[in-house]
Amino acid sequence: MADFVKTGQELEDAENQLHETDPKEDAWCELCPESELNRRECIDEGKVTSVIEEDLSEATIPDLNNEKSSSSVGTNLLSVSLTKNEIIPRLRSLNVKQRRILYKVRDWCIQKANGKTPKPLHVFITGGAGTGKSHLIKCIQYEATRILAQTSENPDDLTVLLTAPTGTAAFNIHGLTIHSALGNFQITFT
Ligand SMILES: Nc1ncnc2c1ncn2[C@@H]1O[C@H](COP(=O)(O)OP(=O)(O)OP(=O)(O)O)[C@@H](O)[C@H]1O
Repeated sequence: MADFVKTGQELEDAENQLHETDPKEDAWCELCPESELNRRECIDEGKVTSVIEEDLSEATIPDLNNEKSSSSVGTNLLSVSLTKNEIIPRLRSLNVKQRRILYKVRDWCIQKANGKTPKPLHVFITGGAGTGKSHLIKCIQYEATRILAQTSENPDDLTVLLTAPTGTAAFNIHGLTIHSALGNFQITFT
């Protein structure tokens, strides 16, 4: 009985510690990213019901409507270009090199979302034509937006902005040219 009580206290301490650290979902992502991808896929397929997802139905979020945002940034840029159903297979398809970069950016975003001030992250992604740069960038955009949205009080705030030097490059990633982005928008860096 004494052992049981002691174990119970340890469990309670561990649970308290868990609540004081990272959000559960992202903690799982860090511990076992493969499983997290599978879990999300199962949720999509309806095999697992997620209480969190149910709570986020439109009915429980009064602000979730089709009205135009009051934000100074155009609403067409606020939504991630891919839906969850589209992104899951993409995330699963990433090869080892692509995943390594995605996780590095995710890790940075998670630190930021947890109120830490990580050093600015500069990642140079290069490769020949058709090697998967845009494919990876779309995955990064989705994950970064999903995580960084937690840092903003207004869900319509733009947290991830995709830019490219040329119109064609910007079009390929559903982003803006750098010129257009800096010319049209007031961007606050935090
Ligand atoms: N890991 C992957 N698994 C499956 N398909 C992939 C993967 N990476 C890239 N692709 C696919 O390969 C094709 C080319 O990828 P992508 O357009 O991202 O290349 P890119 O390096 O951006 O090319 P470019 O430099 O010509 O713009 C796309 O159809 C993309 O969906």
